[in-house]
Amino acid sequence: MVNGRPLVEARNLTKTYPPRGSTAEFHAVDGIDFEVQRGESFGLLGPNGAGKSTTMRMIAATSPISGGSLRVLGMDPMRQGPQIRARLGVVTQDDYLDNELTVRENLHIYGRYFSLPRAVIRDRATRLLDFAQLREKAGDQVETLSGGMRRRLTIARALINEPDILLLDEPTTGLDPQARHILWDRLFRLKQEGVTLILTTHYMDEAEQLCDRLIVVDHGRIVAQGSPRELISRYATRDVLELRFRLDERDTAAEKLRTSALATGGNDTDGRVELLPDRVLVYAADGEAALATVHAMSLTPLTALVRRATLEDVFLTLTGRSLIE
Ligand SMILES: Nc1ncnc2c1ncn2[C@@H]1O[C@H](COP(=O)(O)OP(=O)(O)OP(=O)(O)O)[C@@H](O)[C@H]1O
Repeated sequence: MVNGRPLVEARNLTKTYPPRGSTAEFHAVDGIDFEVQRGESFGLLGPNGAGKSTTMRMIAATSPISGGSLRVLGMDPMRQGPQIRARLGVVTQDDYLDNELTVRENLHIYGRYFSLPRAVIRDRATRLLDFAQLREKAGDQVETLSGGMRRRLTIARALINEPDILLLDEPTTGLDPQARHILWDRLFRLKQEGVTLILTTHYMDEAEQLCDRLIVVDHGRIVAQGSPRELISRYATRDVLELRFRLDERDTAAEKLRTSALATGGNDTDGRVELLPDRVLVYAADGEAALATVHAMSLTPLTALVRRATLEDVFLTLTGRSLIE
């Protein structure tokens, strides 16, 4: 909190882009409200084009807001951009690392950008190289690093000014599963150290792992907000039954499921059937019981899997679309 207030406060925040050619004015962010408290790990989850990066740029005071209000660290990004940027760590989708310099030199240059004394930069760079598990790479040119190492260096660089908030735009996009897990581990550590994180992602597992609270955004609007657990219990059932049918049987099977005893559950979500290109999903409080009902209906799925509901199911329930493209 800044004097008892949240670190970020957005009210009816809007970003419009001017018309281009024959297209009308475009609302990339369309009146959103949210707050981020100190020490929180706050996520913006949504598909490509939802307005997540645009929101991050407004928080980072690198893109002016078009309407509503935004306070960052108690300041106005339109008037106090440099003061805000001095207290933020920003990890954008493009890393802008200097490929020809070494890992350590990249940290030093960034420290000088914040006008930090050389001795402070040296100490912090050493600590951050350890944090990013890049100590052995300190003298290597950046162009020799793997994708995961580059991303860890970018995060280390963003921490050189000991920011009050670390902004991460799609921190693990493009990384392989192992590199993602290493990065999650590092971000989890920052979270435990009490660093306030604001991150965007279109990976529901990432949001579930890292975020205390999140807003689900679609077409520039918030469609839901809460902790991952709250969202799942509000918008999905405990279990999801995933069925794969032969393609020529799939539509008929989905229709039968929709009109079956399964669909008479105690709430709107229980028994809901979603037809995806490769699967039929049945939302059920008790997935095993639902599977028994499917078998009793003489339906013959090629495969059947009972799993716990995830944020992916929340997004599907809210928008009728899958987050995965
Ligand atoms: N400078 C711009 N001029 C016009 N439209 C823009 C501009 N920048 C972004 N947009 C549009 O605004 C919308 C939101 O983009 P934004 O990058 O914020 O989405 P996102 O949720 O971060 O998705 P991604 O993960 O693809 O970055 C998109 O439709 C995008 O094409």
